[in-house]
Amino acid sequence: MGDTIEPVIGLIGGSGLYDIDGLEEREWRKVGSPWGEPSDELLFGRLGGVRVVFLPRHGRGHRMPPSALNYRANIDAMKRAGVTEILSISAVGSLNGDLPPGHFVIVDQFIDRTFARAKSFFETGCVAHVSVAHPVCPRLGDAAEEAARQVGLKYRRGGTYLVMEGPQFSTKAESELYRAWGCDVIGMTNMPEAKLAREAELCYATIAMVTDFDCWHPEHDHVTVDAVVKVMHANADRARALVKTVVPMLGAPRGPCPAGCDRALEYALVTPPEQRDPALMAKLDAVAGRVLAK
Ligand SMILES: CSC[C@H]1O[C@H](OP(=O)(O)O)[C@H](O)[C@@H]1O
Ligand SMILES: Nc1ncnc2[nH]cnc12
Repeated sequence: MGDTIEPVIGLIGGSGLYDIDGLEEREWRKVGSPWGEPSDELLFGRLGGVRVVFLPRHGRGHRMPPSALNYRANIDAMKRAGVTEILSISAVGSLNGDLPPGHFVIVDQFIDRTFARAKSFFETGCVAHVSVAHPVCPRLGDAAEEAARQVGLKYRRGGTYLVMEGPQFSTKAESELYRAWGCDVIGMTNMPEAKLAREAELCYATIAMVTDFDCWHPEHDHVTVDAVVKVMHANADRARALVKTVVPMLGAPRGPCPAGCDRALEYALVTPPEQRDPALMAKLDAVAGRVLAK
């Protein structure tokens, strides 16, 4: 069938998630990228027969802080590895009294307050502007929601994730500002990851696990790494169950993404072919090969 693809599920594991249990045919493999070094080797395998590629975002051993991650290399390596959709699993602080630690949030919006990261694959030599009005793929969100329901998690569908630069946690004034903006959760990593996944025409969604109340809550201590890690460990089994449940749901052969994530670059390129920089074109072979070949 012309447009039918066999999905390969990319999993990006955040704080506390550095491996995937129960993976069949598992193998860590280095995947090179013209954008530099990904956070680690990629773990290839199958879950319930479905092909999975896992990347620990901070590297095994949590070696790299959010600002030092090479988000472009991570997404490019995933695309080169054949990944068709990415589920990010991330630890977040809560900015919303209705979302206490232990809850999961299937995020649908982001506010990007990061400022010290390369945010696009497109540079001088090839300009492109994709839409990130809806940065999360609803099809992946539906699957994450159904899996959360089946596993019996306390979860909320929808929520805005404020992405801060870090690595320090927020001041109280910042935390209150983000609450006034209507943000629900806060973390340091999902941007530019989500924007780059869109540029690479990969469906993307985030399952955020609330680990703390940041620093705004009058009845809770300010966030510490110790508190985050404790909640992560307490919830590890639930996070694992969620992954094991959601992957098989996404594994069936499918047609094009109804939301158009896999065609994001269709009308995004501004620079005409004769003005494009050949060196940059070579680096874009994986993420933009589909449109550059036209
Ligand atoms: C260890 S607490 C702060 C750390 O945790 C989150 O990481 P991730 O999104 O990869 O789960 C947060 O963004 C910070 O990087
Ligand atoms: N309160 C918080 N702020 C930023 N990133 C986090 N990750 C987990 N909790 C966090």
